[in-house]
Amino acid sequence: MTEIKQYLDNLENALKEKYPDQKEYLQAVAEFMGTIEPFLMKNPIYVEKNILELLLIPERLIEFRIPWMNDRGEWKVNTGYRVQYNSALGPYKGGMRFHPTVNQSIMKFLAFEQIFKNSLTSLPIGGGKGGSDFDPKGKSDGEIMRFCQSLMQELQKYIGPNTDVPAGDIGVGGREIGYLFGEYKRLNGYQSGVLTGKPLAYWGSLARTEATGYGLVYFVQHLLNDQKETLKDKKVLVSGSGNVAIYAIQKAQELGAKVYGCSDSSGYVIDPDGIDLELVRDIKEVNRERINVYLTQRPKAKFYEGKNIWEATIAYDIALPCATQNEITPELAKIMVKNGVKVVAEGANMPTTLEALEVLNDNQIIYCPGKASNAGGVAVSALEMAQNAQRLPWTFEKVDQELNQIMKNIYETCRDTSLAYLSKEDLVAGANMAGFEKVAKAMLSQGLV
Ligand SMILES: NC(=O)C1=CN([C@@H]2O[C@H](COP(=O)(O)OP(=O)(O)OC[C@H]3O[C@@H](n4cnc5c(N)ncnc54)[C@H](OP(=O)(O)O)[C@@H]3O)[C@@H](O)[C@H]2O)C=CC1
Ligand SMILES: O=C(O)CCC(=O)C(=O)O
Repeated sequence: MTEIKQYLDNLENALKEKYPDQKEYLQAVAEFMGTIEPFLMKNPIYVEKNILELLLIPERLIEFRIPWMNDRGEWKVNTGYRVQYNSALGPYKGGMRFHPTVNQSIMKFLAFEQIFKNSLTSLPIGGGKGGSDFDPKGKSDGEIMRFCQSLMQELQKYIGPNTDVPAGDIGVGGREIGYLFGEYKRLNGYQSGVLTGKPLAYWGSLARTEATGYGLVYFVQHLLNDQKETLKDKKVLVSGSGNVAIYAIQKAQELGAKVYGCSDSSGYVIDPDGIDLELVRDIKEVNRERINVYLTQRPKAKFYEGKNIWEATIAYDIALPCATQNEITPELAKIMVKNGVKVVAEGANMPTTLEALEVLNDNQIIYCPGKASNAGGVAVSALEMAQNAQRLPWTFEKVDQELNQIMKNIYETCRDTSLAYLSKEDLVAGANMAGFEKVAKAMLSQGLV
């Protein structure tokens, strides 16, 4: 074992001892630490200066109480979080997640990944993430509004256009961002750049809603182009049917792919004629219903209740996991391989377990890690910040073109970095090493802070 490997193992073991129950966080750290050694061998200064140990500890972790009243007049309370992980490259930037599973481990893994993702965009944004264990399902508009207002009463103390700029994630879309923005404005005055993913009426960016899903498909397109292939007639399955999934399906279909399935937390749908996206949007975006409603208008489709879409046995080329973390287990990865999948590109954050990743690697499946392939959302958030600072809106075409170029750059950076350090293509290692390099350089030159 090299000295550097020993150093990395020691750091990881110390975290395991300190946070034995934070399994998602430890998983994200393990994935990163497992790939960074070749970079450190050639750049030992970062080991000498112990940058890794500094990087692993969040600059700040805020946990707070969110009291709110439901429609029956009952008092309720949830826990809120904001993890301000690293500001070497700019203000903390990352979404807010509302989901009952939210806890410190999930917040820390998301914020940790966000550091490298944001670095890969080459835009001036540091890494952060936040959210609450509040479950928005089944809540009225009034309940959502009161909850968001109460959350912002506390969060507003810690954010601002030049300090920390939250956005959406699972359970947080335009409606929630609107309520959060309104409350921030009431307390601090109008500051358009304090949140991104805003509705267009008050300085949201065109194409931000589409950005993560479109960016994911652009990433896959650039990867396929490298192999003299295109998306035309490729068979695709997508997990989830939320923001990222919907716009990934839209762009994939526009580029000629056939998308046969999508899902939500109640099960998955396979449509032999291809997914009717307008119907999915009506069900999920407009009516906030369950995905099985799809069958009422598409009788040839099948719904698999309570099942994970990666259990499906159907031939396809490309898997786009766009739901949540750890949705692809090793057992499911084996099914995917049997189905003939060639590319797995992550729209979600860390949807593949480390063991599932091994299965994909053993079978030479091309794997695009979320911190690279889903970076389009946060990249356009940074473009929204630029538009807000300029006080000038850009056209959809301009934002979309920038997004496509950013995804191309990220793909090529990951590819070329892994070729340089490993003499083979490994997008996970490439993403981690290239993402780390910029952050580490900035940390070193900013001194011990
Ligand atoms: N929004 C963005 O810009 C970005 C999002 N991401 C990541 O993409 C993923 C999806 O986010 P987004 O589309 O914004 O969120 P949404 O809330 O819009 O949609 C989430 C989708 O995933 C499904 N889902 C959530 N949890 C589970 C679960 N435990 N099991 C099965 N299905 C589940 C939801 O089903 P149901 O409706 O039943 O809850 C829904 O279809 C997340 O991992 C997020 O971190 C990454 C980069 C940027
Ligand atoms: O747009 C943003 O700031 C955050 C997007 C996000 O949360 C993510 O990339 O996971």
